[in-house]
Amino acid sequence: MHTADRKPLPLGFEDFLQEVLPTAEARAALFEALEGVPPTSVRLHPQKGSALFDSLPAVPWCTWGRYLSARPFFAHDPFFWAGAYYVQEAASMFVGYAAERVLDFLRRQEARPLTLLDLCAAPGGKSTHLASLLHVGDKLISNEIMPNRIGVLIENLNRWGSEQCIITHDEAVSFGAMTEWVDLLVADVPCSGEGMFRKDMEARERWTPKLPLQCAALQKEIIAEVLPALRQGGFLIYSTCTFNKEENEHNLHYFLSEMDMVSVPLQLPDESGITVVEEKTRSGKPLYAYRFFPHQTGGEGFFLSVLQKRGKHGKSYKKAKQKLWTSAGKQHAALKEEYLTESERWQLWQQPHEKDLLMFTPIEWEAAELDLLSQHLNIKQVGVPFGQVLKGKFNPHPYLAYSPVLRRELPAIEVSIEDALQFLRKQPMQSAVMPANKGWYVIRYEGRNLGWVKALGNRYNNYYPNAWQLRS
Ligand SMILES: C[S@@+](CC[C@H](N)C(=O)[O-])C[C@H]1O[C@@H](n2cnc3c(N)ncnc32)[C@H](O)[C@@H]1O
Repeated sequence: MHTADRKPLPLGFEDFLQEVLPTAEARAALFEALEGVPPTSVRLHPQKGSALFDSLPAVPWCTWGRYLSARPFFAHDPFFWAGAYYVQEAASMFVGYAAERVLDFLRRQEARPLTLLDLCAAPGGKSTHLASLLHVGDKLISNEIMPNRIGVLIENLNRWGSEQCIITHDEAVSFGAMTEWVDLLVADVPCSGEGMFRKDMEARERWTPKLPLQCAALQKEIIAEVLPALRQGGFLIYSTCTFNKEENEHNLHYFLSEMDMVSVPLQLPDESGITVVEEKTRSGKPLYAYRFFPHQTGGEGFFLSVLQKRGKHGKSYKKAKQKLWTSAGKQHAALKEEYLTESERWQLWQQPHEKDLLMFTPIEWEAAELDLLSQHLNIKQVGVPFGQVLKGKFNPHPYLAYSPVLRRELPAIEVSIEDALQFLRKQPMQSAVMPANKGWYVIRYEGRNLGWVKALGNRYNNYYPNAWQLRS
């Protein structure tokens, strides 16, 4: 960023900061860091990202996190478009660190698939991370309320290839209307964004001294509305990317005293530079939280705390009024076998309002549960779109190409970087040799799938999604 494009820190910000950084030296160190260059970091896909950025330093709290030495032009890297990594600010990867520990704990308590809800999910940083932590049969509900942000969430989750994900577009209250069904709730709530002041000048311009209080009120409302959805004994990971106490400690005090919750400490990685917050509520309950300052940790400003729900909301479970979800497994067993590895782990479904579109999910998922979720929630996608059988012929869905469980043995064309970018631009590929045999081929760059083409003999059709077309 040019110096001329930088904006001054907003007036009144330092007053809020005094509560969390009481000494002038500490605040000066933070202000200096906020005028510096933000580190660039990526998080690798566990399968598709293997062997990428191997020699680069790891993010201390994320096995898959890497710091890059400079910010590349990601748009010209086919691995980026293949979902081999996600460009994510390093401190945010701490959500995955906390989630991994909570999930381990829950799995030791009960051997059953778990349900995760990422309530404020767009553009998908935390959801793609959570998707990498799922075990057999687990379910991640990834939700975004804003109409202008739901599209990017759908795109990012599909590039990542998340077979165990349900994407919804709803308000917190719709989730809370069904009680006691979520094991881990991640609320990466909308906030005043002070932690982004180094890299996002708009965050500096948006901030006013009233904003932290307004955000704190909204955050309380969101948590109160969604909390009935969390099971008794389930966990809430609450996070913000802001420093002030209003949206962080003060809200936690409120949750601990007004909602039947307890705070849970985390063991930290060595020499991480993370600031530990330890306080007591008025009634003597301990409160633990973790704050990331850009002058002390490799990342932007961030705050996180883990709470466990002790209380119980009455069960609201009822059978769904309508049967919407129908398994399509039997009639399409051969297709499933042809396209998916470990095909016995997956089941095909007919999309309720588009019967010829097939989706696939883990085999453990039940129609009755999908029916109930469909009744209460505005569902955008369940599992991975698989494809359509039209006039007896199967057309794979464009998103299927990104699934790590798509069979590697399917016909594929390995392309050069130039052709990979041409494919992503939906422009003619220069040197790729189209096979003589007609049919569907995966376009692959250095082993990573980019999408489908249909070879027609002397030409081919490019099935890369129009909406994703690379414009640069
Ligand atoms: C900090 S961002 C989430 C970032 C995301 N978790 C990620 O890692 O990519 C907060 C999100 O909350 C959404 N949001 C705004 N108002 C909300 C509300 N009232 N209830 C739920 N979510 C809301 C915003 O649209 C935004 O996508």
